[in-house]
Amino acid sequence: MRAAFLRSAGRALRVSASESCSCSSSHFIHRSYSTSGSDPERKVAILGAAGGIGQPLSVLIKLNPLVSSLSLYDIAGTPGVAADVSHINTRAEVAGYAGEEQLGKALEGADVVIIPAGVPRKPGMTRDDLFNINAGIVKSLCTAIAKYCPNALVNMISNPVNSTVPIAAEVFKKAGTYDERKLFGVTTLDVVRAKTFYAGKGKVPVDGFNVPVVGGHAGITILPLFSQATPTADSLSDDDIKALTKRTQEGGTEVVEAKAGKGSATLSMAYAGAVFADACLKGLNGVPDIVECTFVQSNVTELPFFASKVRLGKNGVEEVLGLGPLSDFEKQGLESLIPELKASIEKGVKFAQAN
Ligand SMILES: NC(=O)C1=CN([C@@H]2O[C@H](COP(=O)(O)OP(=O)(O)OC[C@H]3O[C@@H](n4cnc5c(N)ncnc54)[C@H](O)[C@@H]3O)[C@@H](O)[C@H]2O)C=CC1
Ligand SMILES: O=C([O-])CC(=O)C(=O)O
Repeated sequence: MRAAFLRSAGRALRVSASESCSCSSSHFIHRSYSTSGSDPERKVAILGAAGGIGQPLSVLIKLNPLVSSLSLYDIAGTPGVAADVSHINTRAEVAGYAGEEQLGKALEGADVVIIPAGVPRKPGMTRDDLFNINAGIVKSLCTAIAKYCPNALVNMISNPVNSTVPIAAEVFKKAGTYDERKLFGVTTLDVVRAKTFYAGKGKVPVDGFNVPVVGGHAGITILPLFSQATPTADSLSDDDIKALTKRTQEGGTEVVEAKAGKGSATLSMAYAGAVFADACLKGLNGVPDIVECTFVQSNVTELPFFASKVRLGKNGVEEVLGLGPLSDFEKQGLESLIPELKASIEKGVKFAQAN
């Protein structure tokens, strides 16, 4: 790996330019099932499993041959979801848990906990408008994770991710269980969108196409690095790249508006969440060179959390990779996103420290 330092807006950024990124290219659903028993036992818990994301995500995780136990938790509705999903003829044993008194059982022994619990946006709202409700939900769920499965990898989907991840980190620090290698903000949907939009516009095959998306998960904090796209679509102009960047940044809003009050992305998010969880499981199982973009504790910029390419391993984050060479447009985007992302991180930390 080549490491260098890039000066951008007066900041030193660590760069790993030659690192290849699988960035959610793992189509585990297309893989034939291994029921030989050679894969280790792995328990995945989904918190918010009866929701718009939770239900399709439960199906996709049930289809993953790396999962031996699937624990579905919500405040209500999980017995029905669990009974339904449990009829799918794959390896994972399914159990449903409802209500706070069953949360401990749902979490005990979990290797990976996925959190899509909380309220989604309606048209006209920002992700930050969800803070007041979702911050408390995330805080209470993370308090239980610290108690019942402190070693689990936590995949945070609940918005605003730019704040809920710092909240989780503070809760774990207070409980004495924080391990920065095990906490992830799920930004895979940004990568999924960037791939789809670029490949469509540039007329390159979407299968096998890669592009990193860095920063955070809200508006301009989402920064696709199309200059690092592979393969490159030569037909795309600078204006096309600007338009694709904006569309990726506003992909969530595009869905919120299309759903017209009935919530935000659920199906594409379930897919993205399943891809990211699969990468975490592969890392835990020792599969080499698993690299995904995700929002983690980071030294890549001056901010304490930042999304970039991350190599996953047996203990979660093995290595946070740098940004690589940026175009002038991307350097500007990076500079612009820092104040907003900083404020969202600080808001999360402040909330967790005060409550
Ligand atoms: N990271 C990302 O890229 C994305 C994040 N999201 C976020 O995911 C979250 C969930 O979205 P949807 O599934 O569409 O919402 P939803 O309202 O359909 O489902 C949320 C579920 O969480 C449950 N819940 C609420 N409080 C809970 C608690 N204390 N414990 C356990 N479960 C609880 C609800 O009962 C409900 O079943 C939202 O915050 C949304 O903004 C959505 C799309 C993409
Ligand atoms: O836009 C939202 O509120 C949900 C979300 O995070 C996304 O779809 O990227």
